[in-house]
Amino acid sequence: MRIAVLGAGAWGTALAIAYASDHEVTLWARNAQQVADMARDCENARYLPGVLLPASLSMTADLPAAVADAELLLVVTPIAGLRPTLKALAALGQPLPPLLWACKGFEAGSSLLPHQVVAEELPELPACGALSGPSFAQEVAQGLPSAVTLASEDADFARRTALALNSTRLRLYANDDLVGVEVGGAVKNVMAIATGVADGLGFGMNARAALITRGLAEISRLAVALGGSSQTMMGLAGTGDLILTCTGALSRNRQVGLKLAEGKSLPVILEELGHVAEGVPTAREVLTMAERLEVDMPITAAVCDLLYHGASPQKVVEDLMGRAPKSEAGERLA
Ligand SMILES: NC(=O)C1=CN([C@@H]2O[C@H](COP(=O)(O)OP(=O)(O)OC[C@H]3O[C@@H](n4cnc5c(N)ncnc54)[C@H](O)[C@@H]3O)[C@@H](O)[C@H]2O)C=CC1
Ligand SMILES: O=C(CO)COP(=O)(O)O
Repeated sequence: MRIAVLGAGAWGTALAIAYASDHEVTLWARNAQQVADMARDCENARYLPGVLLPASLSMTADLPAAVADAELLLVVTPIAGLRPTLKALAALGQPLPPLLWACKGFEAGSSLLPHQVVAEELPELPACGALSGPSFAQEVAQGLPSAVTLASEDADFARRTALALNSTRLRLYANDDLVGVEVGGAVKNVMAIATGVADGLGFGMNARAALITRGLAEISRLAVALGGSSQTMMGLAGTGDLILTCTGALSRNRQVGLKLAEGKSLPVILEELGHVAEGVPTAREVLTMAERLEVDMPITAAVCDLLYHGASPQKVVEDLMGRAPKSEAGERLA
């Protein structure tokens, strides 16, 4: 298949490398200098250092050229880049092939999930869906075994495309619960920040397991309120990605939490990271949605207090632990 990967950060580059062995792949970056550097060095030194770009991978900063013959578009910008990229595609004024996105989050300001942004900007697409699940870019780029979910409301498209993209290194599972898959991918990043804070403060393994489990309960409640299935939360895009991101040292969101626990300020942390940490803008949108839908999300609220209201990590933990006792299903005990 001819695939255009749009966005050449860590994840776009890793997916382009992964698919280049079985498909004709073009990697598009908006920055022409970055493309020239990658072509010269055979490496994406800024976003995915140390991994060789295969000779079969085409690279360009020319969007019309990248899209011209493509049979599948894969948008892999951060969520903040999704709408601008879709607008640029719409401006080409030509029929487009099916499109997948791999960004994880709620759009800042609108609180929309990626599929809602896609529906607004490219309503004429023949088919579309999300790629999500536990998949650190560095590991996928090295060809280590990974499994992810390809979700679309068009179940037939999800199955056909998962079949076409499946490989022995990057296994794909089809799913028709697009909302559940997107909510899982978005909110696990907020939980990874919380877990990083708890680990950074030395709260121990019990606290980590409690955060992950109660985090999953929050994610499930929101997913169901938005029309997703709680079953999806037991899969790769739910529990799978939550465990990976909350515990894996490669997670940028977890690193944000660890650095917050060291007492660093958010601007300094983001500057040091040099990559997107989607949980930071998404936490606020998740809380907005939770309040709108009357879904109880105390860990998300705590992360927002930390990130945006100057609360200390110690105070946030005290507040979380001091809440009224509840049943595991969420009813107050008194
Ligand atoms: N890195 C990873 O392991 C994984 C990342 N993701 C998701 O993929 C998305 C992208 O993440 P990364 O590639 O890791 O981020 P990154 O921080 O490594 O790179 C971001 C890239 O997007 C580009 N970009 C930003 N705004 C853009 C725009 N308007 N148009 C075109 N390009 C734009 C930047 O120039 C940069 O190349 C995020 O939503 C992330 O949550 C999903 C799975 C794994
Ligand atoms: O989504 C990811 C792994 O599935 C990457 O997580 P981070 O953005 O926290 O690095």
